[in-house]
Amino acid sequence: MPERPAPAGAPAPLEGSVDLPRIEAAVREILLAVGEDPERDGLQGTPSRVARAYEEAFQGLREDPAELMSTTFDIGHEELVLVRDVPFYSMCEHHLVPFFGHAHIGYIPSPEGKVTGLSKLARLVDIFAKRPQVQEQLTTQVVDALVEHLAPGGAMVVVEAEHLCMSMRGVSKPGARTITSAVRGQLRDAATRAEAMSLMLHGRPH
Ligand SMILES: Nc1nc2c(ncn2[C@@H]2O[C@H](COP(=O)(O)OP(=O)(O)OP(=O)(O)O)[C@@H](O)[C@H]2O)c(=O)[nH]1
Ligand SMILES: [Zn+2]
Repeated sequence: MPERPAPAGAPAPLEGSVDLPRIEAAVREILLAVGEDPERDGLQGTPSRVARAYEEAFQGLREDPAELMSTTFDIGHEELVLVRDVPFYSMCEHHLVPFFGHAHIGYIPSPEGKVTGLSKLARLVDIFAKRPQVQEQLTTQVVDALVEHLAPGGAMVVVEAEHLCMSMRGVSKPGARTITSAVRGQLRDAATRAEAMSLMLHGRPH
């Protein structure tokens, strides 16, 4: 069987801050291009508001998962740890409109590995969500960061999301949800994976 290629991994965190004046100038251009008047009352503050909103939406580009995952505990737990229903908002890199939903993150600590705080698992989702993204890559970046920083026996991430680029434009299918999963190590075993998946999705509203 051919070897799976090594995951490309997430790019290193960017240095420096977002160029707010550059975003403001670009937003002004967009307003002009659609035929609006950027000087009219309601729009005067819009370029700077959009610049600050983008700064927030893409703050994950400047955050370091290694630093986040450096808080670890010495707990002798080698069974599944699962945080489910973590809400997230991301930006589709094809259209720069939001996609949003929930992530479920599970891992099995190993004797050689580490256990981190539960909130760090949720923060890890945000670091990768707050970037120009596609859902599949968000899913694999989170699971690969777990593997890299916690050296678990296994790890699994499931992401369920609605993409506004499919709801409010284009194919116009509001309510369609995309589910992606990525599994590593012991959680690839069919029974363990099925148990984790049923815990992740059990009782979820439709
Ligand atoms: N695989 C994947 N596709 C995505 C994601 N977000 C958006 N897309 C899709 O990216 C595709 C881009 O297709 P294009 O044909 O280049 O763009 P478009 O003309 O705007 O396409 P339509 O959305 O079909 O109108 C669309 O099919 C989107 O639904 C994602 O997270 N993962
Ligand atoms: Zn899109």
